[in-house]
Amino acid sequence: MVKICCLGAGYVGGPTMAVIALKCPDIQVVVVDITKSRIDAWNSDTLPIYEPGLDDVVKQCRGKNLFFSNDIEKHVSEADIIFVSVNTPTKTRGLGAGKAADLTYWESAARMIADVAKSDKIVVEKSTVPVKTAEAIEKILTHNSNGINFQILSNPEFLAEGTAIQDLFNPDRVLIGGRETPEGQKAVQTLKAVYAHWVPEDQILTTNLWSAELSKLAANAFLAQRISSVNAMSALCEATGANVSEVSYAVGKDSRIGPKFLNASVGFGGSCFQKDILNLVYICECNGLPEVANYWKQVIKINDYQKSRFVNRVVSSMFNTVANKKIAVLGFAFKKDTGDTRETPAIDVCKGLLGDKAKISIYDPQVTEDQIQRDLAMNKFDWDHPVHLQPMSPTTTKQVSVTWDAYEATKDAHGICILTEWDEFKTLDYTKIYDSMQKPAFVFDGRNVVDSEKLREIGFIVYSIGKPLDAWLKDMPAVA
Ligand SMILES: NC(=O)C1=CN([C@@H]2O[C@H](COP(=O)(O)OP(=O)(O)OC[C@H]3O[C@@H](n4cnc5c(N)ncnc54)[C@H](O)[C@@H]3O)[C@@H](O)[C@H]2O)C=CC1
Ligand SMILES: O=C(O)[C@H]1O[C@H](OP(=O)(O)OP(=O)(O)OC[C@H]2O[C@@H](n3ccc(=O)[nH]c3=O)[C@H](O)[C@@H]2O)[C@H](O)[C@@H](O)[C@@H]1O
Repeated sequence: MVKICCLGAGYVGGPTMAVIALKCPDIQVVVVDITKSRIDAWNSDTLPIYEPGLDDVVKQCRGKNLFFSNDIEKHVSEADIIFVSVNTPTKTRGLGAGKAADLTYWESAARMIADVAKSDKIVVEKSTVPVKTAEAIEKILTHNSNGINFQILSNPEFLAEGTAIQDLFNPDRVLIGGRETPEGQKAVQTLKAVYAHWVPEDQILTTNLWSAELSKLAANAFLAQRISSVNAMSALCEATGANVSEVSYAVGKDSRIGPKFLNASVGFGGSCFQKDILNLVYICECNGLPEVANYWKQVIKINDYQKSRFVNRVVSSMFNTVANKKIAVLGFAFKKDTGDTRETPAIDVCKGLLGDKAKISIYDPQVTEDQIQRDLAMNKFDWDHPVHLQPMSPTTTKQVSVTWDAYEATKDAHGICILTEWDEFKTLDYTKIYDSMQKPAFVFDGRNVVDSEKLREIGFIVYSIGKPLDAWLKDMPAVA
């Protein structure tokens, strides 16, 4: 029986390995992690991450050919194929701080593999890494190898949170990069055979190592660039009276452009887009390509602009101050159908409103108070380290309250900010909410989820990203 071990039981390692176990009953899969609480949760009835469909998959194979363990060395030494799906955060200190990927976790994983391996291994990069990382990993492994043969493959993951299981069941493509030597190509075929259990062969692409590594960074950069493009248009729509939904629809009807990923928003979030683009920018700079670096940097600048533009709209609409006003925040996760808050635009928006002394009441169906308080207290990029290594928040932000009820969050509020596109926000009883709020009552829809005309009929003053402005908002400066 082929044995797979995956280092890192996170948003990628957990779901990816669960689906491999489900689709490949002839393979034994063990997921290991340095964080004990994560492994305990994977072995319990309450999995450590919320992902539609994941519970079912885990329940079908856990204890049969899918295992979660803290006994890292044992399972690494027994495995034929080792996936490495550990954190690759942005460096916060030293060379490349604020841009380069911090490969500390990757390097320590590679050194540990070299230490404990007693037989030949295929080591698979599943984490998103800078191009040429495989070369560095290869050096670490071979210099410490005791004669054991290691083949390094790059097999980047393209799943999106909230749809991870569907994405893994039906991937647009699986990408495998390997060395162009006979041993490298043999390793590529071994990994290909795993995916071929359920992915059609013509959707399994094989390339050289550097193309696979760079394709992952390029794919995320292209996706984020679409959002920044449509968000840049949303600012122009507001200035001209055009409607960004109509513009996106018309643009997306061009088959060369396509309709997906053109929703204007308060800004993109998530653990990867910003981190991976910064990493790309750094690689370009290191390769003497400042023009290329600046091109991609602009995607992040527009994203930051979109978040501060939103905060400015809120403050300027409410008589240029939100001091001591209750602002309800609906949605804190970086997108719907996940409890993940890493780099969520809600953090920047809340910090912006707190900077203007607002009192904030937050409701998100999947995010706990503890998580929100930690997010608001943490420094940039600290969230991307293993949970037990993250700084604990020493104090909670007193002006922030968190509730499990949208109606409680909005009661007595002066304004509502919708920051995540949860479906349930479409069907709230907005008349009831309006009646319980201070007047004039404002809704700032950062995701274009509510029916703004209906809300205006109720009496709300409504701001929707990229949509024609209320007369009220037209008179207020959008940029502070
Ligand atoms: N979250 C996502 O949707 C996607 C993430 N990625 C990439 O996958 C990688 C992992 O991301 P996530 O799963 O989101 O992160 P995560 O933080 O959820 O999981 C990483 C896990 O690795 C563990 N870990 C760290 N060092 C370890 C070591 N030496 N041995 C064993 N376990 C170790 C941590 O404790 C943590 O549980 C990153 O490079 C990310 O860019 C790629 C595609 C999608
Ligand atoms: O490398 C990664 O981590 C992953 O990053 C993204 O997946 P994810 O961040 O989970 O979620 P997305 O659906 O891409 O959304 C990212 C952010 O963009 C926002 N978004 C998305 C689409 C859109 O049209 N508008 C928009 O503002 C979302 O609300 C969210 O905040 C990519 O879609 C995945 O292919 C990739 O594997």
